[in-house]
Amino acid sequence: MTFDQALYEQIVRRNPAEPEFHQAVAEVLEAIQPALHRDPGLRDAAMLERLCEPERHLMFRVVWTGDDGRVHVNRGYRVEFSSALGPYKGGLRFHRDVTLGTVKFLAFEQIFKNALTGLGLGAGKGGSDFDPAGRSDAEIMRFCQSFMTELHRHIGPETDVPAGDIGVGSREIGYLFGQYKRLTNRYAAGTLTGKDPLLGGIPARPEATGYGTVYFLDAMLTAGGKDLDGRTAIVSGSGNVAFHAIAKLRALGANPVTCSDSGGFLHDPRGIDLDVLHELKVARRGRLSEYPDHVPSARYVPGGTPWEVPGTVALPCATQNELGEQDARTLVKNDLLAVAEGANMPCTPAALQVFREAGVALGPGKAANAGGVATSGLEMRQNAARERWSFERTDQALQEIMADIHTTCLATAEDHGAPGDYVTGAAIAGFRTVVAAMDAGGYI
Ligand SMILES: NC(=O)c1ccc[n+]([C@@H]2O[C@H](COP(=O)([O-])OP(=O)(O)OC[C@H]3O[C@@H](n4cnc5c(N)ncnc54)[C@H](O)[C@@H]3O)[C@@H](O)[C@H]2O)c1
Repeated sequence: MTFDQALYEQIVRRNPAEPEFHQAVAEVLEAIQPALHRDPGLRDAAMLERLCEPERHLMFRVVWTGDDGRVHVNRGYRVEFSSALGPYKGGLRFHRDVTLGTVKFLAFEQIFKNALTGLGLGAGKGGSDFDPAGRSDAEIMRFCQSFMTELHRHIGPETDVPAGDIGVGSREIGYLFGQYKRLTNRYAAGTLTGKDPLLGGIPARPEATGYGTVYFLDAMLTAGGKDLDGRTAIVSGSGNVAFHAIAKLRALGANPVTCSDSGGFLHDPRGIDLDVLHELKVARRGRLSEYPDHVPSARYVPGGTPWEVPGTVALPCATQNELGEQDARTLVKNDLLAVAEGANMPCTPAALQVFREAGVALGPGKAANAGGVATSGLEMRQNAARERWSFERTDQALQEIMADIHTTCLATAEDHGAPGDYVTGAAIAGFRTVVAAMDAGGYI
């Protein structure tokens, strides 16, 4: 390995059985090497050790009752990783595979992403191994209320501000917020973001991550003298991020032909029909496999991933490590120009290496999907000022933030001898911002 081997080994030893966290740390330690070479003082005062050690881990039991009267026990997590730049900020994930390591890797990524937004946001992430699939509204509500019964002690507008992630959308945020209000007797709207506008949510927050990913992709293509118009886009996932990425791709003239869920992928050569996708996945919370019943030209491939379908831009928007080395080789063989990571850490290290060697423009999640948390930052601002923003105002601010992040990544990469390398640019820009604040705040 080309980076701080001893530090990395120490982190692996102290955080056993957390491979995703190890992977996220390794990626950052490698990407920031040019900054550490140029300015060895960045290591002073155990800066890297402090950066990689969460300020606080919370783990708690969540007991809830099913509609059939059975009692269930899940585990809740919140990792409050860094408050160097502001209150801890990051989403909650409800998925059966969630472990402490998952939450820790996501919270670690959030440090650099949130720094890039320039909005004064610290970093955290949380969730549970609760599986929402097939659960009734009433069960989801009871679970959320039980989860918040513990979590409410640790959060607040100036402390820690959760939002959504996989399995947590505005319905869950509403139930969580309602319980927070009941327990604290305070209408502190800025405690959670991603709320329904009826509860003080900002318009365009559901759209923000997907739209922002496409704005970032568009900026990368423009920087390379190309554009999105007429391009075939390969998208994975069919949740919040994927849906809105597909919508924005269509609006900007691209043709998104795939999406996926945990059971397989869908290929619609005429372009994904947003109305059908919305009806299946949002309105009915159903399965993607039913899409060809409505659009006969489409096919659903059980067990597959969409990366075998030819296209010139790829947007992995489902989950971590969903795009491996062989997938990357197939995409490159099919003349891929650019990848924008809507999901967090969707490409394996081997896939990243393939893209790097092939000269594919790669927008890392820390930058490309930062539009979601940035818009959450705007929601906090809206709540603090007791304002109501319009959709247009929010979307305009999102576009400006994504353009700024793109410019910062490019300029930082260039300045550190890695022109066009967004992975290096994003990591170093985020790192320098958070390290400067940690330095100013003393040894804590
Ligand atoms: N929601 C946000 O604002 C936000 C912000 C930044 C990053 N992200 C990241 O984007 C990704 C998607 O989040 P989302 O908010 O759209 O969640 P979501 O719950 O709305 O959708 C998740 C999607 O991923 C698919 N999926 C889940 N597990 C899978 C698996 N093992 N294999 C294949 N597909 C799988 C689901 O079928 C679904 O289509 C995650 O990596 C999340 O961390 C989300």
